[in-house]
Amino acid sequence: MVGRGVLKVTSGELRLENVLQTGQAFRWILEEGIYTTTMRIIPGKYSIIALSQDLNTGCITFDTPNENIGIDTVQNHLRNYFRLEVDLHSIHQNQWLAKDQKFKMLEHKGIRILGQEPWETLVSFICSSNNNIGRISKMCHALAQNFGDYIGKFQERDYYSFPTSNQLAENATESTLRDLGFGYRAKYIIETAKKFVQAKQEVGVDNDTDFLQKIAKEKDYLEVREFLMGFCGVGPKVADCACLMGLKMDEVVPIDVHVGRIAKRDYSISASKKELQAIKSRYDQLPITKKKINLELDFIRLKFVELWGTHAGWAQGLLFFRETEKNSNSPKKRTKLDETTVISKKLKFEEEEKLIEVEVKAE
Ligand SMILES: Nc1nc2[nH]c(O)nc2c(=O)[nH]1
Repeated sequence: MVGRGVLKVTSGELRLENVLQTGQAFRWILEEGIYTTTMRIIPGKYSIIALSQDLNTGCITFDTPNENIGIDTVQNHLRNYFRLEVDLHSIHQNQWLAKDQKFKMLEHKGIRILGQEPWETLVSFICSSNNNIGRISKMCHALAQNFGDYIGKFQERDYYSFPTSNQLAENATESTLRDLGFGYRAKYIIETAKKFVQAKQEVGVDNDTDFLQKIAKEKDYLEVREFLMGFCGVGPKVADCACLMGLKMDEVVPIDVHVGRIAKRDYSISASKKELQAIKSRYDQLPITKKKINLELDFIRLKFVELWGTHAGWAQGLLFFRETEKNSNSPKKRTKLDETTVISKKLKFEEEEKLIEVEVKAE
Protein backbone atom coordinates (compact mmCIF):
# COMPACT_ATOMS: atom_id res chain seq x y z
CA MET A 1 0.00 0.00 0.00
CA VAL A 2 1.43 3.37 -0.96
CA GLY A 3 -0.23 5.77 1.46
CA ARG A 4 -1.52 4.19 4.65
CA GLY A 5 -2.65 5.79 7.88
CA VAL A 6 -5.17 5.58 10.69
CA LEU A 7 -8.08 7.86 11.48
CA LYS A 8 -8.87 7.85 15.19
CA VAL A 9 -12.58 7.77 15.92
CA THR A 10 -14.11 7.99 19.38
CA SER A 11 -15.66 4.61 20.06
CA GLY A 12 -19.19 4.28 18.70
CA GLU A 13 -19.22 7.68 16.98
CA LEU A 14 -19.00 6.23 13.46
CA ARG A 15 -19.97 2.86 12.03
CA LEU A 16 -18.90 2.59 8.39
CA GLU A 17 -21.42 -0.13 7.69
CA ASN A 18 -24.22 2.17 8.86
CA VAL A 19 -23.24 5.17 6.79
CA LEU A 20 -21.48 4.23 3.57
CA GLN A 21 -24.04 2.07 1.83
CA THR A 22 -27.29 2.97 3.50
CA GLY A 23 -28.70 5.65 1.22
CA GLN A 24 -26.47 8.70 1.62
CA ALA A 25 -23.48 7.86 -0.57
CA PHE A 26 -23.71 5.65 -3.63
CA ARG A 27 -20.21 4.97 -4.95
CA TRP A 28 -18.66 2.98 -2.12
CA ILE A 29 -17.86 -0.62 -2.99
CA LEU A 30 -17.65 -3.16 -0.17
CA GLU A 31 -15.53 -6.25 -0.60
CA GLU A 32 -14.22 -8.42 2.21
CA GLY A 33 -14.66 -5.71 4.82
CA ILE A 34 -12.91 -3.02 2.77
CA TYR A 35 -14.76 -0.01 1.38
CA THR A 36 -13.30 1.62 -1.73
CA THR A 37 -14.24 4.60 -3.86
CA THR A 38 -12.67 7.69 -5.42
CA MET A 39 -12.66 11.00 -3.56
CA ARG A 40 -11.44 14.50 -4.28
CA ILE A 41 -8.89 14.53 -1.46
CA ILE A 42 -6.64 17.07 -3.13
CA PRO A 43 -8.38 20.02 -4.87
CA GLY A 44 -9.00 19.29 -8.54
CA LYS A 45 -7.91 15.67 -8.32
CA TYR A 46 -9.63 12.40 -7.48
CA SER A 47 -7.79 9.51 -5.79
CA ILE A 48 -8.70 5.94 -4.99
CA ILE A 49 -9.21 5.39 -1.28
CA ALA A 50 -9.79 2.20 0.71
CA LEU A 51 -11.15 2.12 4.27
CA SER A 52 -11.54 -0.57 6.88
CA GLN A 53 -12.74 -0.24 10.44
CA ASP A 54 -11.67 -1.98 13.61
CA LEU A 55 -15.02 -2.41 15.34
CA ASN A 56 -13.42 -2.76 18.77
CA THR A 57 -11.68 0.59 18.74
CA GLY A 58 -13.70 2.38 16.04
CA CYS A 59 -10.45 3.39 14.31
CA ILE A 60 -10.35 3.45 10.55
CA THR A 61 -7.35 2.36 8.51
CA PHE A 62 -7.13 4.19 5.21
CA ASP A 63 -5.08 3.47 2.11
CA THR A 64 -4.56 5.54 -0.98
CA PRO A 65 -3.15 2.60 -2.92
CA ASN A 66 -1.93 4.40 -6.02
CA GLU A 67 -0.32 7.49 -4.56
CA ASN A 68 1.21 8.97 -1.45
CA ILE A 69 -1.00 11.91 -0.59
CA GLY A 70 0.22 12.61 2.91
CA ILE A 71 -1.34 11.21 6.05
CA ASP A 72 -2.43 14.57 7.47
CA THR A 73 -4.18 15.53 4.23
CA VAL A 74 -6.14 12.28 4.09
CA GLN A 75 -7.00 12.42 7.79
CA ASN A 76 -8.31 15.98 7.42
CA HIS A 77 -10.31 15.02 4.37
CA LEU A 78 -11.90 12.07 6.15
CA ARG A 79 -12.61 14.12 9.29
CA ASN A 80 -14.54 16.54 7.09
CA TYR A 81 -16.26 13.81 5.13
CA PHE A 82 -17.41 11.98 8.26
CA ARG A 83 -18.10 15.27 10.04
CA LEU A 84 -16.12 14.14 13.07
CA GLU A 85 -16.38 17.62 14.58
CA VAL A 86 -19.98 16.73 15.47
CA ASP A 87 -20.25 14.90 18.80
CA LEU A 88 -23.02 12.44 17.98
CA HIS A 89 -23.24 10.96 21.48
CA SER A 90 -23.64 14.37 23.06
CA ILE A 91 -26.28 15.49 20.57
CA HIS A 92 -28.17 12.24 21.02
CA GLN A 93 -28.22 12.67 24.79
CA ASN A 94 -28.58 16.41 25.19
CA GLN A 95 -30.67 17.48 22.23
CA TRP A 96 -32.73 14.58 20.91
CA LEU A 97 -33.31 12.48 24.02
CA ALA A 98 -33.87 15.57 26.14
CA LYS A 99 -36.83 16.56 23.97
CA ASP A 100 -38.00 13.35 22.38
CA GLN A 101 -38.39 10.21 24.50
CA LYS A 102 -38.50 8.05 21.37
CA PHE A 103 -34.71 8.38 21.20
CA LYS A 104 -34.48 6.25 24.36
CA MET A 105 -35.24 3.30 22.11
CA LEU A 106 -33.23 4.67 19.24
CA GLU A 107 -29.50 4.23 19.70
CA HIS A 108 -27.43 6.28 17.29
CA LYS A 109 -25.41 3.26 16.12
CA GLY A 110 -22.69 5.51 14.72
CA ILE A 111 -25.02 6.80 12.01
CA ARG A 112 -23.63 10.14 10.90
CA ILE A 113 -24.55 12.54 8.16
CA LEU A 114 -21.77 12.76 5.59
CA GLY A 115 -20.21 15.90 4.14
CA GLN A 116 -20.11 14.88 0.48
CA GLU A 117 -19.29 16.69 -2.75
CA PRO A 118 -22.46 18.76 -3.24
CA TRP A 119 -22.72 18.31 -7.03
CA GLU A 120 -22.43 14.54 -6.74
CA THR A 121 -24.98 14.59 -3.93
CA LEU A 122 -27.43 16.58 -6.03
CA VAL A 123 -27.12 14.28 -9.05
CA SER A 124 -27.24 11.13 -6.89
CA PHE A 125 -30.50 12.24 -5.32
CA ILE A 126 -31.96 13.13 -8.72
CA CYS A 127 -31.26 9.47 -9.51
CA SER A 128 -32.96 8.46 -6.25
CA SER A 129 -36.46 9.37 -7.40
CA ASN A 130 -38.64 6.23 -7.29
CA ASN A 131 -35.51 4.17 -6.88
CA ASN A 132 -33.70 1.88 -4.45
CA ILE A 133 -30.14 2.01 -3.14
CA GLY A 134 -28.81 -0.75 -5.40
CA ARG A 135 -30.11 0.89 -8.54
CA ILE A 136 -29.07 4.39 -7.52
CA SER A 137 -25.56 3.01 -6.93
CA LYS A 138 -25.50 1.42 -10.36
CA MET A 139 -26.52 4.71 -11.93
CA CYS A 140 -23.85 6.69 -10.04
CA HIS A 141 -21.18 4.16 -11.03
CA ALA A 142 -22.42 4.32 -14.62
CA LEU A 143 -22.08 8.11 -14.65
CA ALA A 144 -18.53 7.83 -13.33
CA GLN A 145 -17.52 5.02 -15.67
CA ASN A 146 -18.95 6.62 -18.79
CA PHE A 147 -18.37 10.33 -18.21
CA GLY A 148 -15.83 10.74 -15.41
CA ASP A 149 -12.03 10.54 -15.63
CA TYR A 150 -10.20 7.26 -15.37
CA ILE A 151 -8.34 7.38 -12.04
CA GLY A 152 -6.64 4.01 -11.86
CA LYS A 153 -6.85 0.33 -11.07
CA PHE A 154 -6.99 -1.26 -7.66
CA GLN A 155 -7.32 -5.00 -7.11
CA GLU A 156 -8.36 -5.61 -10.73
CA ARG A 157 -11.09 -2.99 -10.66
CA ASP A 158 -11.08 0.28 -12.62
CA TYR A 159 -11.95 3.47 -10.75
CA TYR A 160 -13.31 6.76 -12.10
CA SER A 161 -14.11 10.21 -10.80
CA PHE A 162 -17.69 11.40 -10.55
CA PRO A 163 -18.26 13.54 -13.66
CA THR A 164 -18.39 17.29 -13.35
CA SER A 165 -21.40 19.21 -14.62
CA ASN A 166 -19.31 20.21 -17.66
CA GLN A 167 -18.40 16.61 -18.44
CA LEU A 168 -22.07 15.60 -18.29
CA ALA A 169 -23.28 18.60 -20.28
CA GLU A 170 -20.65 18.08 -22.97
CA ASN A 171 -20.48 14.31 -23.26
CA ALA A 172 -23.77 12.82 -22.10
CA THR A 173 -27.09 12.99 -23.90
CA GLU A 174 -30.58 12.08 -22.84
CA SER A 175 -30.49 9.19 -25.27
CA THR A 176 -27.16 7.78 -23.99
CA LEU A 177 -28.42 7.99 -20.41
CA ARG A 178 -31.66 6.29 -21.40
CA ASP A 179 -29.60 3.55 -23.05
CA LEU A 180 -27.69 3.23 -19.78
CA GLY A 181 -30.93 2.60 -17.91
CA PHE A 182 -31.72 5.99 -16.35
CA GLY A 183 -35.29 6.09 -17.66
CA TYR A 184 -37.07 9.41 -17.16
CA ARG A 185 -34.20 10.63 -14.97
CA ALA A 186 -32.02 10.92 -18.09
CA LYS A 187 -33.71 14.18 -19.03
CA TYR A 188 -33.44 15.54 -15.49
CA ILE A 189 -29.69 14.92 -15.37
CA ILE A 190 -28.94 16.41 -18.78
CA GLU A 191 -31.11 19.49 -18.22
CA THR A 192 -29.65 20.00 -14.76
CA ALA A 193 -26.05 19.67 -15.98
CA LYS A 194 -26.59 22.16 -18.81
CA LYS A 195 -28.32 24.72 -16.59
CA PHE A 196 -25.68 24.24 -13.92
CA VAL A 197 -22.85 24.96 -16.37
CA GLN A 198 -24.64 28.12 -17.47
CA ALA A 199 -25.24 29.23 -13.87
CA LYS A 200 -21.54 28.73 -13.06
CA GLN A 201 -20.53 30.75 -16.09
CA GLU A 202 -22.78 33.61 -15.05
CA VAL A 203 -20.92 34.01 -11.75
CA GLY A 204 -17.50 33.09 -13.14
CA VAL A 205 -16.96 29.96 -11.02
CA ASP A 206 -15.69 26.82 -12.72
CA ASN A 207 -15.68 24.21 -9.99
CA ASP A 208 -19.01 22.56 -9.04
CA THR A 209 -18.25 22.33 -5.33
CA ASP A 210 -17.02 25.93 -5.13
CA PHE A 211 -20.13 27.10 -6.94
CA LEU A 212 -22.61 25.35 -4.65
CA GLN A 213 -20.66 26.32 -1.55
CA LYS A 214 -20.73 29.94 -2.70
CA ILE A 215 -24.51 29.75 -3.12
CA ALA A 216 -24.84 28.21 0.34
CA LYS A 217 -22.66 30.94 1.85
CA GLU A 218 -24.57 33.79 0.29
CA LYS A 219 -28.13 32.56 0.77
CA ASP A 220 -30.21 31.28 3.66
CA TYR A 221 -31.65 27.77 3.65
CA LEU A 222 -34.97 28.64 2.02
CA GLU A 223 -33.20 30.54 -0.76
CA VAL A 224 -30.74 27.70 -1.35
CA ARG A 225 -33.64 25.27 -1.56
CA GLU A 226 -35.42 27.61 -3.98
CA PHE A 227 -32.25 27.80 -6.08
CA LEU A 228 -31.78 24.03 -6.16
CA MET A 229 -35.42 23.42 -6.99
CA GLY A 230 -34.92 25.57 -10.09
CA PHE A 231 -33.16 22.56 -11.62
CA CYS A 232 -35.02 19.90 -13.53
CA GLY A 233 -35.95 16.85 -11.43
CA VAL A 234 -35.17 18.61 -8.15
CA GLY A 235 -38.07 18.74 -5.72
CA PRO A 236 -37.98 19.53 -2.00
CA LYS A 237 -36.73 16.08 -1.00
CA VAL A 238 -33.82 16.07 -3.46
CA ALA A 239 -32.93 19.67 -2.64
CA ASP A 240 -33.02 18.93 1.11
CA CYS A 241 -30.79 15.87 0.73
CA ALA A 242 -28.28 18.03 -1.18
CA CYS A 243 -28.47 20.70 1.55
CA LEU A 244 -28.02 18.19 4.37
CA MET A 245 -25.52 15.70 2.96
CA GLY A 246 -23.72 17.94 0.47
CA LEU A 247 -23.82 21.40 2.01
CA LYS A 248 -23.64 20.51 5.70
CA MET A 249 -26.93 22.17 6.61
CA ASP A 250 -27.44 20.01 9.68
CA GLU A 251 -30.88 21.31 10.59
CA VAL A 252 -32.49 20.34 7.29
CA VAL A 253 -34.90 17.40 7.48
CA PRO A 254 -35.65 15.74 4.13
CA ILE A 255 -39.17 14.36 4.07
CA ASP A 256 -40.30 11.54 1.84
CA VAL A 257 -42.84 8.74 2.13
CA HIS A 258 -40.73 6.93 4.74
CA VAL A 259 -40.38 9.96 7.00
CA GLY A 260 -43.96 11.08 6.30
CA ARG A 261 -45.09 7.64 7.49
CA ILE A 262 -43.01 7.95 10.67
CA ALA A 263 -44.45 11.42 11.34
CA LYS A 264 -48.03 10.21 11.14
CA ARG A 265 -47.56 6.81 12.79
CA ASP A 266 -45.13 7.64 15.62
CA TYR A 267 -45.59 11.37 16.17
CA SER A 268 -49.24 11.89 15.18
CA ILE A 269 -48.26 14.95 13.21
CA SER A 270 -51.01 16.35 11.06
CA ALA A 271 -51.70 19.89 9.94
CA SER A 272 -54.91 21.90 9.98
CA LYS A 273 -55.98 23.82 6.88
CA LYS A 274 -55.07 27.03 8.62
CA GLU A 275 -51.56 25.78 9.36
CA LEU A 276 -51.09 24.70 5.76
CA GLN A 277 -52.27 28.08 4.52
CA ALA A 278 -49.79 29.80 6.83
CA ILE A 279 -46.94 27.76 5.34
CA LYS A 280 -48.08 28.55 1.81
CA SER A 281 -48.01 32.27 2.46
CA ARG A 282 -44.41 31.98 3.71
CA TYR A 283 -43.44 31.12 0.15
CA ASP A 284 -45.00 34.13 -1.60
CA GLN A 285 -41.50 35.42 -2.43
CA LEU A 286 -40.21 31.97 -3.44
CA PRO A 287 -42.20 31.03 -6.55
CA ILE A 288 -40.45 27.74 -7.35
CA THR A 289 -40.85 26.54 -3.78
CA LYS A 290 -44.50 27.59 -3.85
CA LYS A 291 -45.02 25.56 -7.01
CA LYS A 292 -43.09 22.43 -6.03
CA ILE A 293 -43.66 22.18 -2.30
CA ASN A 294 -45.99 19.65 -0.69
CA LEU A 295 -47.43 21.68 2.18
CA GLU A 296 -48.20 18.71 4.40
CA LEU A 297 -44.69 17.31 4.09
CA ASP A 298 -43.26 20.78 4.68
CA PHE A 299 -45.36 21.04 7.84
CA ILE A 300 -43.82 17.76 9.03
CA ARG A 301 -40.34 19.09 8.22
CA LEU A 302 -40.96 22.19 10.34
CA LYS A 303 -42.31 20.16 13.25
CA PHE A 304 -39.23 17.95 13.27
CA VAL A 305 -36.84 20.90 13.11
CA GLU A 306 -38.70 22.44 16.05
CA LEU A 307 -38.49 19.19 18.03
CA TRP A 308 -34.92 18.09 17.30
CA GLY A 309 -33.07 21.39 16.92
CA THR A 310 -29.72 22.26 15.34
CA HIS A 311 -28.95 18.74 14.10
CA ALA A 312 -32.49 17.74 13.17
CA GLY A 313 -31.25 16.32 9.86
CA TRP A 314 -29.00 13.92 11.77
CA ALA A 315 -31.94 12.78 13.90
CA GLN A 316 -33.86 12.13 10.69
CA GLY A 317 -30.87 10.07 9.54
CA LEU A 318 -31.41 7.67 12.45
CA LEU A 319 -35.12 7.35 11.82
CA PHE A 320 -34.59 6.97 8.08
CA PHE A 321 -32.02 4.24 8.69
CA ARG A 322 -34.28 2.32 11.04
CA GLU A 323 -37.31 2.67 8.77
CA THR A 324 -35.58 1.66 5.56
CA GLU A 325 -33.70 -1.17 7.29
CA LYS A 326 -37.04 -2.52 8.47
CA ASN A 327 -38.53 -2.29 5.00
CA SER A 328 -35.69 -3.82 3.04
CA ASN A 329 -33.64 -6.96 2.67
CA SER A 330 -30.38 -7.32 4.56
CA PRO A 331 -28.00 -4.38 3.95
CA LYS A 332 -25.49 -6.58 2.15
CA LYS A 333 -28.11 -7.91 -0.19
CA ARG A 334 -29.53 -4.53 -1.04
CA THR A 335 -26.31 -2.59 -1.48
CA LYS A 336 -23.57 -4.79 -2.82
CA LEU A 337 -22.42 -3.67 -6.25
CA ASP A 338 -22.59 -6.52 -8.66
CA GLU A 339 -19.32 -6.31 -10.55
CA THR A 340 -20.72 -7.55 -13.78
CA THR A 341 -23.62 -5.17 -13.89
CA VAL A 342 -22.01 -1.76 -13.77
CA ILE A 343 -24.25 -0.29 -16.35
CA SER A 344 -22.95 -0.08 -19.86
CA LYS A 345 -25.99 -1.39 -21.62
CA LYS A 346 -29.73 -1.47 -21.11
CA LEU A 347 -30.68 -2.79 -17.71
CA LYS A 348 -33.37 -5.26 -16.95
CA PHE A 349 -35.43 -2.71 -15.13
CA GLU A 350 -36.01 -0.53 -18.19
CA GLU A 351 -39.54 -1.88 -18.54
CA GLU A 352 -40.27 -1.03 -14.93
CA GLU A 353 -38.89 2.48 -15.52
CA LYS A 354 -41.35 2.99 -18.33
CA LEU A 355 -44.20 2.08 -16.02
CA ILE A 356 -42.99 4.58 -13.42
CA GLU A 357 -42.67 7.22 -16.10
CA VAL A 358 -46.25 6.69 -17.20
CA GLU A 359 -47.37 6.98 -13.58
CA VAL A 360 -45.44 10.20 -13.07
CA LYS A 361 -46.80 11.75 -16.23
CA ALA A 362 -50.33 10.81 -15.25
CA GLU A 363 -50.05 12.62 -11.90
N1 LIG B 1 -30.31 10.00 5.88
C1 LIG B 1 -31.09 9.94 4.78
N2 LIG B 1 -30.70 9.19 3.75
C2 LIG B 1 -31.48 9.13 2.68
N3 LIG B 1 -31.37 8.48 1.52
C3 LIG B 1 -32.44 8.76 0.77
O1 LIG B 1 -32.66 8.27 -0.43
N4 LIG B 1 -33.23 9.59 1.41
C4 LIG B 1 -32.67 9.85 2.61
C5 LIG B 1 -33.06 10.63 3.68
O2 LIG B 1 -34.11 11.29 3.68
N5 LIG B 1 -32.22 10.65 4.76
